Amino acid sequence: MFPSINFTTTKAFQYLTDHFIKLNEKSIQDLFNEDVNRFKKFSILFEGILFDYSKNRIDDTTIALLMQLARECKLEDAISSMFNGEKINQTENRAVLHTALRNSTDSSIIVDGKNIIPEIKSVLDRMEAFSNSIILGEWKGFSGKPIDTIVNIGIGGSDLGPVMVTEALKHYKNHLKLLFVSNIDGTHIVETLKNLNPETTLFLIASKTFTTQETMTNAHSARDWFLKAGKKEDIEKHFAALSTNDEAVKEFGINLNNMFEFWDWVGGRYSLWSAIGLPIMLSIGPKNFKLLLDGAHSADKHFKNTPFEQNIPVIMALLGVWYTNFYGAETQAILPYDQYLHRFAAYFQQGDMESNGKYIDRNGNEVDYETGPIIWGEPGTNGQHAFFQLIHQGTKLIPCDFIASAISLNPIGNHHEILLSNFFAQTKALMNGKDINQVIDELKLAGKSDEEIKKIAPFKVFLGNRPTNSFLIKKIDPYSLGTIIALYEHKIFVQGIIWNIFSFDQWGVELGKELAKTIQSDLKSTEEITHHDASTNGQINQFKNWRKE
Ligand SMILES: O=P(O)(O)OC[C@H]1O[C@H](O)[C@H](O)[C@@H](O)[C@@H]1O
Repeated sequence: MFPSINFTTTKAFQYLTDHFIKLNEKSIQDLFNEDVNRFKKFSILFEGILFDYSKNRIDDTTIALLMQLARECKLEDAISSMFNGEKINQTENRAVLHTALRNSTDSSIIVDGKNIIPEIKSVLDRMEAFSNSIILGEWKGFSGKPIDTIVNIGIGGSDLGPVMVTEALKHYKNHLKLLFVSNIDGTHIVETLKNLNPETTLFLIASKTFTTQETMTNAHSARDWFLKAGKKEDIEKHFAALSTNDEAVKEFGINLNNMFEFWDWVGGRYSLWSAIGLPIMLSIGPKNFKLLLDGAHSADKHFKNTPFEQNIPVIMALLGVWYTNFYGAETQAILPYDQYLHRFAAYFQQGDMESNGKYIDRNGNEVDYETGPIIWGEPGTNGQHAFFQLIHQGTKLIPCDFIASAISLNPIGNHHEILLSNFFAQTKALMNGKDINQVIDELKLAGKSDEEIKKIAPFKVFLGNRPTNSFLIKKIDPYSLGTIIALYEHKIFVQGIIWNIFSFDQWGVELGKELAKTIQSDLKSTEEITHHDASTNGQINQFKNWRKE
């Protein structure tokens, strides 16, 4: 196991602190002017993905010191520990092996004395046979009709991954209608089930634990809905489970032949590669699903085997550390200029924030530095007309990732050229800005008087020097999507190592869940509630009063 190191005590951190002050005398634009090779130096072409990180506040020294920081934090050892199946998720005593799920080679990975590769392959084979029989219409519902609608019931990692990927790969989808229910709000399931035919609907109950309150409540409501048309013995034709908990699956009444299992070494927010990916496989077919896995595996190999200086996730992660811990950036925006990727930022909101939203280090002590950033974002160009104002002229530093594809899957008119010219324009504008002289010249050209110019000019100045990464993907397909997702996953891992926190647990979501259970009984009682704080009591009592009327 790799050691626990406070990165702020490393030599590299001290050097970076001095370097930070010096570097700040220059803008990104200055750095481009100084170095004709900057783009070549600070960009990587990996298969069908161009990663350009040259528009960042970095120079050769920054990169060298950041790499030294990673080495002093023993990142190399940490990477080996993860891939080898050591129990690096120490607070849950689990290995972290989502990478094994996409490893189709004949290597063996041992967990608790057992090679896990054959199990992975066997579940994948069962998923494939099941998906094919549904897609080909061989699997029949209780009245003998083929399935035409899939409803996935899950939440968090058992929802966001499949939602994001099936949206991203909609272009490759087959005839099956795919719906997702996650929210406990009854509206979600009621609206989803409206107009569905129970004879041709298949429910996938997706839950690693099979105890999650929202998912189990929705699953019971789905079963009640189904039983209005079908009989109990028909359930096996219409319900399948994706889970690690076979006891609970059995108890719910799902035939274990319809259970697709995964294992505790698959984190919820890293589970789309496991049986949780069944809705993806149903939507795009087994062949495409395997390409998704292959794309991710290729990113895994890149991450594991490439020197840090050329290693995309390592660079992404260290740039994030640079902005978080030296510039005080609190958020990071992910901005896909691709409608298919419209849930990409939402997906990594869980991936990143649930992984690195921690304030206790690996020794159990409170950290005295910042950890995981707030992740947010929406697709471009929509964002440009909504929140980009603040990125360009606000007081906060927001490092942004821009993502786009070169080849459109829906070439119509000149849409794609317009989209991509906006993509290229934004990172250029964020870097260069517009200085006061340019503004004055423009206003003069527009025939404004000196007085008018004096009044309006300051508002039109853009300071620039806003950092961005760009990912230009040749084409969005299952393989390239798998690759880009895995690159982001590994970025999160690297940052967790540098910040010396446990990235694979999520204790922070428990407190609210526990309290909700006690409050649920308060809502049932007819008594006035007085045992909480005044605010919580006040809200609960008002809620109950309104419902009495
Ligand atoms: O798959 P499940 O066991 O139902 O868990 C679903 C989700 O709920 C939890 O609250 C965790 O915060 C998530 O990491 C998890 O993905």
